[in-house]
Amino acid sequence: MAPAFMVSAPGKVIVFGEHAVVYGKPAMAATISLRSYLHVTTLSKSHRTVSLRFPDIDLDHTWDIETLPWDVFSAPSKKKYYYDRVTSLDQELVDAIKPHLSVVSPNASPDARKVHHASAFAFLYLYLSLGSPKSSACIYTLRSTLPVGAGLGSSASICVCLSTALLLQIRTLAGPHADQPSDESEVQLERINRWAFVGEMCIHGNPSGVDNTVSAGGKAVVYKREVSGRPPTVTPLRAFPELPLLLVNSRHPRSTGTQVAKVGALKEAHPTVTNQLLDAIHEVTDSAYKLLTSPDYNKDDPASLQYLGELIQINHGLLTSLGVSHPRLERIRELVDYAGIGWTKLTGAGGGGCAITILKPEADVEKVKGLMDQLDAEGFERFETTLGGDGVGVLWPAVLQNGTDEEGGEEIDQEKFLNAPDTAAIEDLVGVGVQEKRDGWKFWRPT
Ligand SMILES: Nc1ncnc2c1ncn2[C@@H]1O[C@H](COP(=O)(O)OP(=O)(O)O)[C@@H](O)[C@H]1O
Ligand SMILES: C[C@@](O)(CCOP(=O)(O)O)CC(=O)O
Repeated sequence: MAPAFMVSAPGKVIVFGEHAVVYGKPAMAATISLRSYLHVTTLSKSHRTVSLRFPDIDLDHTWDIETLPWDVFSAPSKKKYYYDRVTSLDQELVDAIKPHLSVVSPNASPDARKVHHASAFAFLYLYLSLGSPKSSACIYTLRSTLPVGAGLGSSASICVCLSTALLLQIRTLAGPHADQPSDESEVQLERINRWAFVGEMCIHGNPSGVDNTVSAGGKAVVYKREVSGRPPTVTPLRAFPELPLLLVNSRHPRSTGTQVAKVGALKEAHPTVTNQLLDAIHEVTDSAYKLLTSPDYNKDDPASLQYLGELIQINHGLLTSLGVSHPRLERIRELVDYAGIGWTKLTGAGGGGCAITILKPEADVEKVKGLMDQLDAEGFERFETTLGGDGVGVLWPAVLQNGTDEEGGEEIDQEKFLNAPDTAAIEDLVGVGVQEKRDGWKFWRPT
Protein backbone atom coordinates (compact mmCIF):
# COMPACT_ATOMS: atom_id res chain seq x y z
CA MET A 1 0.00 0.00 0.00
CA ALA A 2 1.37 3.41 -0.98
CA PRO A 3 2.29 5.60 2.00
CA ALA A 4 0.34 8.77 2.76
CA PHE A 5 1.85 11.70 0.88
CA MET A 6 1.25 15.43 0.43
CA VAL A 7 1.31 17.92 -2.41
CA SER A 8 1.29 21.69 -2.10
CA ALA A 9 0.90 24.54 -4.60
CA PRO A 10 0.95 28.33 -4.20
CA GLY A 11 -1.45 31.14 -4.99
CA LYS A 12 -0.47 34.20 -7.02
CA VAL A 13 -0.73 37.95 -7.39
CA ILE A 14 -0.49 40.13 -10.48
CA VAL A 15 2.63 42.23 -9.95
CA PHE A 16 2.45 44.40 -13.07
CA GLY A 17 0.13 45.01 -15.99
CA GLU A 18 -3.45 44.21 -14.90
CA HIS A 19 -6.09 45.88 -17.10
CA ALA A 20 -3.47 46.65 -19.77
CA VAL A 21 -3.42 42.87 -20.34
CA VAL A 22 -7.06 43.07 -21.45
CA TYR A 23 -5.82 45.18 -24.39
CA GLY A 24 -3.08 42.81 -25.49
CA LYS A 25 -0.20 44.16 -23.38
CA PRO A 26 1.93 41.82 -21.26
CA ALA A 27 1.36 41.36 -17.52
CA MET A 28 3.49 39.73 -14.85
CA ALA A 29 2.16 37.39 -12.16
CA ALA A 30 4.17 35.83 -9.33
CA THR A 31 3.58 33.19 -6.67
CA ILE A 32 2.88 34.06 -3.06
CA SER A 33 3.76 31.82 -0.15
CA LEU A 34 0.11 31.26 0.80
CA ARG A 35 -0.59 27.75 -0.45
CA SER A 36 -3.00 24.85 -0.72
CA TYR A 37 -1.97 21.55 0.88
CA LEU A 38 -3.40 18.21 -0.22
CA HIS A 39 -2.95 15.07 1.88
CA VAL A 40 -3.55 11.71 0.19
CA THR A 41 -4.25 8.58 2.25
CA THR A 42 -4.48 5.23 0.48
CA LEU A 43 -6.88 2.79 2.13
CA SER A 44 -6.47 -0.97 2.37
CA LYS A 45 -7.73 -3.26 -0.41
CA SER A 46 -10.96 -4.02 1.47
CA HIS A 47 -12.15 -0.45 0.79
CA ARG A 48 -13.58 0.62 -2.59
CA THR A 49 -14.36 4.29 -2.00
CA VAL A 50 -12.87 7.65 -2.87
CA SER A 51 -13.45 10.59 -0.51
CA LEU A 52 -12.94 14.34 -0.64
CA ARG A 53 -12.45 16.12 2.65
CA PHE A 54 -12.26 19.84 1.89
CA PRO A 55 -13.03 21.49 5.25
CA ASP A 56 -12.29 25.07 4.08
CA ILE A 57 -15.51 24.92 2.08
CA ASP A 58 -17.28 22.36 4.36
CA LEU A 59 -17.22 19.67 1.70
CA ASP A 60 -17.04 16.02 2.75
CA HIS A 61 -18.17 13.45 0.20
CA THR A 62 -17.51 9.80 -0.59
CA TRP A 63 -18.23 7.97 -3.86
CA ASP A 64 -18.10 4.21 -4.53
CA ILE A 65 -15.31 3.86 -7.07
CA GLU A 66 -17.11 1.17 -9.10
CA THR A 67 -20.24 3.29 -9.59
CA LEU A 68 -18.37 6.14 -11.32
CA PRO A 69 -18.75 6.44 -15.15
CA TRP A 70 -15.46 4.77 -16.11
CA ASP A 71 -16.99 3.24 -19.25
CA VAL A 72 -17.74 6.68 -20.73
CA PHE A 73 -14.27 8.05 -19.92
CA SER A 74 -12.46 4.97 -21.25
CA ALA A 75 -14.41 4.65 -24.52
CA PRO A 76 -11.79 4.61 -27.33
CA SER A 77 -13.07 7.88 -28.83
CA LYS A 78 -12.93 9.60 -25.43
CA LYS A 79 -9.91 8.15 -23.65
CA LYS A 80 -7.24 10.69 -22.76
CA TYR A 81 -3.75 9.86 -21.56
CA TYR A 82 -1.55 11.50 -18.97
CA TYR A 83 0.57 13.14 -21.69
CA ASP A 84 -2.41 14.56 -23.66
CA ARG A 85 -3.16 18.27 -23.92
CA VAL A 86 -6.86 18.80 -23.29
CA THR A 87 -8.03 22.27 -24.32
CA SER A 88 -11.80 21.93 -23.84
CA LEU A 89 -14.15 19.90 -21.71
CA ASP A 90 -16.00 17.08 -23.49
CA GLN A 91 -19.75 17.61 -23.03
CA GLU A 92 -20.49 13.85 -22.97
CA LEU A 93 -17.98 13.39 -20.16
CA VAL A 94 -19.42 16.39 -18.33
CA ASP A 95 -22.91 14.88 -18.66
CA ALA A 96 -21.65 11.53 -17.35
CA ILE A 97 -20.29 13.26 -14.24
CA LYS A 98 -23.48 15.24 -13.51
CA PRO A 99 -25.41 12.50 -11.62
CA HIS A 100 -22.37 12.00 -9.38
CA LEU A 101 -22.30 15.72 -8.57
CA SER A 102 -26.00 15.96 -7.85
CA VAL A 103 -25.49 13.72 -4.80
CA VAL A 104 -22.87 16.06 -3.33
CA SER A 105 -24.09 18.23 -0.40
CA PRO A 106 -27.80 18.01 -1.31
CA ASN A 107 -28.80 19.96 1.81
CA ALA A 108 -26.28 22.80 1.55
CA SER A 109 -27.38 26.32 0.57
CA PRO A 110 -27.37 27.07 -3.18
CA ASP A 111 -24.23 29.22 -2.85
CA ALA A 112 -22.35 26.58 -0.87
CA ARG A 113 -23.45 23.85 -3.32
CA LYS A 114 -22.04 25.88 -6.21
CA VAL A 115 -18.65 26.02 -4.51
CA HIS A 116 -18.77 22.31 -3.56
CA HIS A 117 -19.80 21.27 -7.05
CA ALA A 118 -17.03 23.32 -8.67
CA SER A 119 -14.33 21.57 -6.60
CA ALA A 120 -15.94 18.11 -6.87
CA PHE A 121 -16.38 18.56 -10.63
CA ALA A 122 -12.69 19.42 -11.08
CA PHE A 123 -11.71 16.41 -8.98
CA LEU A 124 -14.00 13.92 -10.76
CA TYR A 125 -13.03 15.06 -14.26
CA LEU A 126 -9.34 14.59 -13.44
CA TYR A 127 -9.86 11.40 -11.43
CA LEU A 128 -11.89 9.72 -14.17
CA SER A 129 -9.49 10.91 -16.90
CA LEU A 130 -6.33 9.74 -15.15
CA GLY A 131 -7.48 6.87 -12.89
CA SER A 132 -9.15 3.54 -13.53
CA PRO A 133 -11.82 1.38 -11.86
CA LYS A 134 -8.88 -0.42 -10.25
CA SER A 135 -7.57 2.75 -8.56
CA SER A 136 -6.89 2.30 -4.86
CA ALA A 137 -9.44 3.55 -2.37
CA CYS A 138 -8.26 6.95 -1.15
CA ILE A 139 -9.04 9.97 0.97
CA TYR A 140 -8.04 13.36 -0.45
CA THR A 141 -7.87 15.96 2.33
CA LEU A 142 -7.30 19.56 1.29
CA ARG A 143 -6.61 22.66 3.32
CA SER A 144 -5.47 26.04 2.11
CA THR A 145 -3.89 29.09 3.71
CA LEU A 146 -5.28 31.13 0.79
CA PRO A 147 -8.57 32.99 1.11
CA VAL A 148 -11.09 31.41 -1.29
CA GLY A 149 -12.25 33.62 -4.17
CA ALA A 150 -10.16 36.71 -3.34
CA GLY A 151 -8.37 36.84 -6.70
CA LEU A 152 -5.29 35.08 -5.28
CA GLY A 153 -5.56 31.95 -7.41
CA SER A 154 -7.01 29.55 -4.84
CA SER A 155 -8.76 27.49 -7.51
CA ALA A 156 -5.61 27.11 -9.59
CA SER A 157 -3.60 26.05 -6.55
CA ILE A 158 -6.09 23.29 -5.70
CA CYS A 159 -6.16 22.15 -9.35
CA VAL A 160 -2.35 21.95 -9.41
CA CYS A 161 -2.45 19.87 -6.21
CA LEU A 162 -5.07 17.49 -7.59
CA SER A 163 -3.33 17.10 -10.94
CA THR A 164 0.04 16.41 -9.30
CA ALA A 165 -1.38 13.92 -6.79
CA LEU A 166 -3.26 11.94 -9.44
CA LEU A 167 -0.28 11.88 -11.83
CA LEU A 168 1.97 10.73 -8.99
CA GLN A 169 -0.50 7.97 -8.09
CA ILE A 170 -0.44 6.57 -11.63
CA ARG A 171 3.36 6.86 -11.58
CA THR A 172 3.70 9.17 -14.55
CA LEU A 173 5.90 11.80 -12.90
CA ALA A 174 9.65 11.53 -12.42
CA GLY A 175 10.95 13.12 -9.22
CA PRO A 176 10.97 15.70 -7.96
CA HIS A 177 14.54 15.31 -6.75
CA ALA A 178 17.32 17.76 -6.03
CA ASP A 179 19.62 16.92 -8.95
CA GLN A 180 16.94 16.47 -11.60
CA PRO A 181 17.99 17.97 -14.95
CA SER A 182 16.20 21.19 -15.80
CA ASP A 183 14.59 19.91 -19.01
CA GLU A 184 13.25 16.83 -17.23
CA SER A 185 11.71 19.07 -14.54
CA GLU A 186 10.09 21.14 -17.26
CA VAL A 187 8.43 18.07 -18.78
CA GLN A 188 6.93 17.12 -15.41
CA LEU A 189 5.66 20.65 -14.79
CA GLU A 190 4.13 20.83 -18.27
CA ARG A 191 2.34 17.52 -17.63
CA ILE A 192 1.00 18.77 -14.28
CA ASN A 193 0.01 22.11 -15.73
CA ARG A 194 -1.97 20.62 -18.62
CA TRP A 195 -4.22 18.68 -16.26
CA ALA A 196 -4.41 21.55 -13.75
CA PHE A 197 -5.75 23.64 -16.63
CA VAL A 198 -8.48 21.01 -17.17
CA GLY A 199 -9.43 21.41 -13.49
CA GLU A 200 -9.51 25.20 -13.94
CA MET A 201 -11.82 24.76 -16.94
CA CYS A 202 -14.19 22.79 -14.68
CA ILE A 203 -14.20 25.57 -12.06
CA HIS A 204 -14.06 28.62 -14.32
CA GLY A 205 -15.29 27.73 -17.79
CA ASN A 206 -12.78 29.80 -19.72
CA PRO A 207 -9.60 30.34 -17.67
CA SER A 208 -6.60 32.14 -19.14
CA GLY A 209 -4.17 29.51 -17.85
CA VAL A 210 -2.00 32.07 -16.11
CA ASP A 211 -2.84 31.12 -12.54
CA ASN A 212 -2.21 27.39 -12.97
CA THR A 213 1.04 28.02 -14.88
CA VAL A 214 2.54 30.23 -12.20
CA SER A 215 1.22 27.97 -9.42
CA ALA A 216 2.78 24.86 -10.95
CA GLY A 217 6.11 26.34 -12.05
CA GLY A 218 6.63 28.86 -9.25
CA LYS A 219 8.52 32.18 -9.38
CA ALA A 220 6.74 34.35 -11.95
CA VAL A 221 5.38 34.40 -15.49
CA VAL A 222 4.82 37.01 -18.15
CA TYR A 223 1.60 36.55 -20.06
CA LYS A 224 0.02 38.19 -23.03
CA ARG A 225 -3.44 37.76 -24.45
CA GLU A 226 -3.56 36.74 -28.07
CA VAL A 227 -6.10 38.02 -30.56
CA SER A 228 -9.01 35.95 -31.90
CA GLY A 229 -9.68 33.97 -28.75
CA ARG A 230 -6.43 32.00 -28.81
CA PRO A 231 -5.05 31.15 -25.34
CA PRO A 232 -2.52 33.63 -23.95
CA THR A 233 1.19 33.07 -24.27
CA VAL A 234 2.66 32.39 -20.84
CA THR A 235 6.43 32.66 -20.42
CA PRO A 236 8.07 31.56 -17.16
CA LEU A 237 10.33 34.13 -15.55
CA ARG A 238 12.78 32.05 -13.57
CA ALA A 239 14.91 34.99 -12.43
CA PHE A 240 12.13 36.49 -10.35
CA PRO A 241 13.55 37.11 -6.84
CA GLU A 242 12.02 35.92 -3.58
CA LEU A 243 10.83 39.12 -1.89
CA PRO A 244 9.09 39.69 1.42
CA LEU A 245 5.61 40.89 0.63
CA LEU A 246 2.84 42.42 2.66
CA LEU A 247 -0.48 41.44 1.17
CA VAL A 248 -3.46 43.38 2.47
CA ASN A 249 -7.07 42.55 1.75
CA SER A 250 -9.21 45.69 1.73
CA ARG A 251 -12.16 43.40 2.51
CA HIS A 252 -14.15 45.47 0.06
CA PRO A 253 -15.80 43.09 -2.43
CA ARG A 254 -15.13 43.74 -6.09
CA SER A 255 -16.17 42.40 -9.44
CA THR A 256 -13.54 41.90 -12.12
CA GLY A 257 -16.18 42.38 -14.83
CA THR A 258 -17.29 45.77 -13.45
CA GLN A 259 -13.73 47.08 -13.22
CA VAL A 260 -12.83 45.90 -16.72
CA ALA A 261 -16.00 47.55 -18.06
CA LYS A 262 -15.09 50.79 -16.24
CA VAL A 263 -11.76 50.98 -18.05
CA GLY A 264 -13.56 50.15 -21.30
CA ALA A 265 -15.92 53.10 -20.76
CA LEU A 266 -13.01 55.44 -19.97
CA LYS A 267 -11.30 54.34 -23.15
CA GLU A 268 -14.46 55.17 -25.13
CA ALA A 269 -14.77 58.60 -23.56
CA HIS A 270 -11.05 59.53 -23.54
CA PRO A 271 -9.35 57.27 -26.10
CA THR A 272 -6.05 59.14 -26.45
CA VAL A 273 -5.40 59.66 -22.76
CA THR A 274 -6.56 56.16 -21.78
CA ASN A 275 -4.42 54.54 -24.47
CA GLN A 276 -1.43 56.49 -23.18
CA LEU A 277 -2.08 55.24 -19.65
CA LEU A 278 -2.30 51.66 -20.95
CA ASP A 279 0.89 52.17 -22.96
CA ALA A 280 2.60 53.53 -19.84
CA ILE A 281 1.57 50.40 -17.90
CA HIS A 282 3.06 48.38 -20.75
CA GLU A 283 6.31 50.33 -20.35
CA VAL A 284 6.30 49.63 -16.61
CA THR A 285 5.90 45.87 -17.17
CA ASP A 286 8.61 45.94 -19.85
CA SER A 287 10.99 47.85 -17.58
CA ALA A 288 10.49 45.27 -14.81
CA TYR A 289 10.99 42.44 -17.30
CA LYS A 290 14.22 44.01 -18.64
CA LEU A 291 15.57 44.48 -15.13
CA LEU A 292 14.78 40.92 -14.04
CA THR A 293 16.22 39.30 -17.16
CA SER A 294 19.31 41.49 -17.40
CA PRO A 295 22.60 39.55 -17.02
CA ASP A 296 23.73 42.14 -14.47
CA TYR A 297 20.63 41.78 -12.33
CA ASN A 298 21.47 41.11 -8.69
CA LYS A 299 18.55 40.55 -6.39
CA ASP A 300 20.57 41.64 -3.36
CA ASP A 301 21.45 45.01 -4.84
CA PRO A 302 19.36 47.66 -3.00
CA ALA A 303 19.28 49.81 -6.16
CA SER A 304 17.51 46.99 -8.07
CA LEU A 305 14.91 46.63 -5.35
CA GLN A 306 14.39 50.38 -5.29
CA TYR A 307 13.90 50.36 -9.08
CA LEU A 308 11.37 47.52 -8.85
CA GLY A 309 9.60 49.26 -5.97
CA GLU A 310 9.32 52.49 -7.91
CA LEU A 311 7.78 50.60 -10.81
CA ILE A 312 5.22 49.16 -8.37
CA GLN A 313 4.38 52.68 -7.20
CA ILE A 314 4.12 54.04 -10.75
CA ASN A 315 1.90 51.14 -11.80
CA HIS A 316 -0.45 51.89 -8.93
CA GLY A 317 -0.65 55.57 -9.93
CA LEU A 318 -1.56 54.58 -13.48
CA LEU A 319 -4.25 52.19 -12.26
CA THR A 320 -5.65 54.96 -10.05
CA SER A 321 -5.78 57.23 -13.11
CA LEU A 322 -7.73 54.49 -14.88
CA GLY A 323 -10.25 54.75 -12.04
CA VAL A 324 -9.86 51.25 -10.61
CA SER A 325 -8.56 52.08 -7.15
CA HIS A 326 -10.86 52.47 -4.15
CA PRO A 327 -10.74 54.61 -0.97
CA ARG A 328 -9.94 51.47 1.09
CA LEU A 329 -7.02 50.62 -1.24
CA GLU A 330 -5.85 54.24 -1.10
CA ARG A 331 -5.99 54.07 2.68
CA ILE A 332 -3.65 51.05 2.67
CA ARG A 333 -1.23 52.85 0.33
CA GLU A 334 -1.41 56.00 2.44
CA LEU A 335 -0.59 54.10 5.65
CA VAL A 336 2.41 52.35 4.04
CA ASP A 337 3.64 55.56 2.39
CA TYR A 338 3.32 57.43 5.67
CA ALA A 339 5.42 54.79 7.45
CA GLY A 340 7.91 54.99 4.53
CA ILE A 341 8.64 51.28 4.60
CA GLY A 342 7.69 50.02 1.16
CA TRP A 343 6.10 50.42 -2.26
CA THR A 344 2.41 49.64 -2.74
CA LYS A 345 0.01 48.91 -5.56
CA LEU A 346 -3.42 47.38 -5.92
CA THR A 347 -3.35 43.91 -7.46
CA GLY A 348 -5.89 42.33 -9.79
CA ALA A 349 -9.01 44.06 -10.96
CA GLY A 350 -9.12 46.74 -8.22
CA GLY A 351 -12.22 48.55 -6.97
CA GLY A 352 -11.55 46.63 -3.73
CA GLY A 353 -9.75 43.31 -3.29
CA CYS A 354 -6.08 43.28 -2.35
CA ALA A 355 -3.03 45.54 -2.33
CA ILE A 356 0.59 44.38 -2.33
CA THR A 357 3.52 46.11 -0.65
CA ILE A 358 7.14 45.22 -1.25
CA LEU A 359 8.86 45.94 2.03
CA LYS A 360 12.16 47.79 2.18
CA PRO A 361 14.76 45.47 3.72
CA GLU A 362 16.05 48.24 5.95
CA ALA A 363 12.55 49.12 7.22
CA ASP A 364 12.50 50.15 10.86
CA VAL A 365 11.08 47.29 12.96
CA GLU A 366 9.05 49.63 15.16
CA LYS A 367 7.53 51.33 12.12
CA VAL A 368 6.61 47.98 10.60
CA LYS A 369 4.93 46.94 13.83
CA GLY A 370 3.10 50.28 14.03
CA LEU A 371 1.82 49.80 10.48
CA MET A 372 0.59 46.26 11.20
CA ASP A 373 -1.26 47.46 14.30
CA GLN A 374 -2.85 50.30 12.35
CA LEU A 375 -3.95 47.96 9.53
CA ASP A 376 -5.47 45.60 12.11
CA ALA A 377 -7.19 48.46 13.92
CA GLU A 378 -8.76 49.65 10.66
CA GLY A 379 -10.18 46.22 9.87
CA PHE A 380 -7.89 45.16 7.02
CA GLU A 381 -6.86 41.53 6.64
CA ARG A 382 -3.13 41.18 6.21
CA PHE A 383 -0.79 38.39 5.21
CA GLU A 384 2.97 38.52 5.52
CA THR A 385 4.11 36.39 2.63
CA THR A 386 6.93 35.91 0.14
CA LEU A 387 6.72 36.72 -3.54
CA GLY A 388 8.33 34.51 -6.19
CA GLY A 389 8.75 31.25 -4.28
CA ASP A 390 8.58 27.61 -5.36
CA GLY A 391 5.73 26.16 -7.36
CA VAL A 392 4.25 22.73 -6.72
CA GLY A 393 5.98 20.66 -4.04
CA VAL A 394 5.75 17.02 -2.96
CA LEU A 395 6.22 15.45 0.46
CA TRP A 396 6.53 11.70 -0.12
CA PRO A 397 5.99 10.04 2.33
CA ALA A 398 4.08 12.48 4.55
CA VAL A 399 6.78 12.69 7.21
CA LEU A 400 8.49 15.87 8.39
CA GLN A 401 11.24 16.82 10.81
CA ASN A 402 9.09 19.06 12.98
CA GLY A 403 11.35 19.42 15.94
CA THR A 404 9.44 16.70 17.82
CA ASP A 405 11.02 13.64 19.42
CA GLU A 406 9.39 11.18 17.03
CA GLU A 407 12.09 8.92 15.67
CA GLY A 408 12.48 9.28 11.89
CA GLY A 409 10.34 12.43 11.85
CA GLU A 410 6.72 13.29 12.50
CA GLU A 411 4.23 11.32 10.46
CA ILE A 412 1.46 13.58 9.14
CA ASP A 413 -1.75 11.58 9.09
CA GLN A 414 -4.97 13.04 7.81
CA GLU A 415 -6.50 13.45 11.27
CA LYS A 416 -3.52 15.46 12.48
CA PHE A 417 -3.72 17.57 9.33
CA LEU A 418 -7.49 18.05 9.69
CA ASN A 419 -7.17 18.94 13.35
CA ALA A 420 -4.73 21.83 12.85
CA PRO A 421 -6.96 24.62 14.21
CA ASP A 422 -6.01 27.45 11.86
CA THR A 423 -3.76 28.49 9.00
CA ALA A 424 -0.86 29.24 11.34
CA ALA A 425 -1.13 25.70 12.73
CA ILE A 426 -1.25 24.24 9.20
CA GLU A 427 1.94 26.12 8.38
CA ASP A 428 3.56 24.97 11.62
CA LEU A 429 2.64 21.36 10.92
CA VAL A 430 3.34 21.06 7.17
CA GLY A 431 4.14 24.54 5.81
CA VAL A 432 6.43 24.85 2.81
CA GLY A 433 9.33 27.19 3.48
CA VAL A 434 8.24 27.83 7.05
CA GLN A 435 11.17 26.21 8.77
CA GLU A 436 14.17 26.98 6.62
CA LYS A 437 15.99 23.77 7.23
CA ARG A 438 12.95 21.51 7.26
CA ASP A 439 13.75 18.47 5.14
CA GLY A 440 11.08 16.76 3.16
CA TRP A 441 9.31 19.00 0.64
CA LYS A 442 10.79 18.65 -2.84
CA PHE A 443 10.22 20.76 -5.96
CA TRP A 444 10.73 20.66 -9.70
CA ARG A 445 13.02 23.63 -10.24
CA PRO A 446 13.92 24.22 -13.88
CA THR A 447 16.68 26.80 -14.29
N1 LIG B 1 -9.50 25.64 0.00
C1 LIG B 1 -10.32 25.20 -0.93
N2 LIG B 1 -10.98 24.02 -0.77
C2 LIG B 1 -11.80 23.57 -1.73
N3 LIG B 1 -12.07 24.23 -2.86
C3 LIG B 1 -11.47 25.41 -3.07
C4 LIG B 1 -10.56 25.94 -2.12
N4 LIG B 1 -10.10 27.12 -2.60
C5 LIG B 1 -10.70 27.31 -3.80
N5 LIG B 1 -11.52 26.31 -4.09
C6 LIG B 1 -12.34 26.19 -5.31
O1 LIG B 1 -12.03 27.28 -6.15
C7 LIG B 1 -13.16 28.18 -6.30
C8 LIG B 1 -12.68 29.62 -6.13
O2 LIG B 1 -12.20 30.07 -7.33
P1 LIG B 1 -12.17 31.66 -7.67
O3 LIG B 1 -13.50 32.25 -7.35
O4 LIG B 1 -11.61 31.83 -9.01
O5 LIG B 1 -11.18 32.22 -6.61
P2 LIG B 1 -9.65 32.47 -6.77
O6 LIG B 1 -9.53 33.81 -7.42
O7 LIG B 1 -9.15 32.46 -5.37
O8 LIG B 1 -9.12 31.34 -7.60
C9 LIG B 1 -14.12 27.79 -5.19
O9 LIG B 1 -15.46 27.98 -5.60
C10 LIG B 1 -13.82 26.31 -4.97
O10 LIG B 1 -14.55 25.53 -5.92
C1 LIG C 1 -8.23 43.26 -14.54
C2 LIG C 1 -7.60 41.99 -15.08
O1 LIG C 1 -6.48 42.34 -15.89
C3 LIG C 1 -7.09 41.11 -13.95
C4 LIG C 1 -8.16 40.62 -13.03
O2 LIG C 1 -7.60 39.95 -11.93
P1 LIG C 1 -8.48 39.34 -10.74
O3 LIG C 1 -9.81 38.90 -11.30
O4 LIG C 1 -8.63 40.39 -9.72
O5 LIG C 1 -7.62 38.19 -10.31
C5 LIG C 1 -8.63 41.29 -15.94
C6 LIG C 1 -8.11 40.15 -16.77
O6 LIG C 1 -6.91 40.05 -17.02
O7 LIG C 1 -8.96 39.37 -17.24
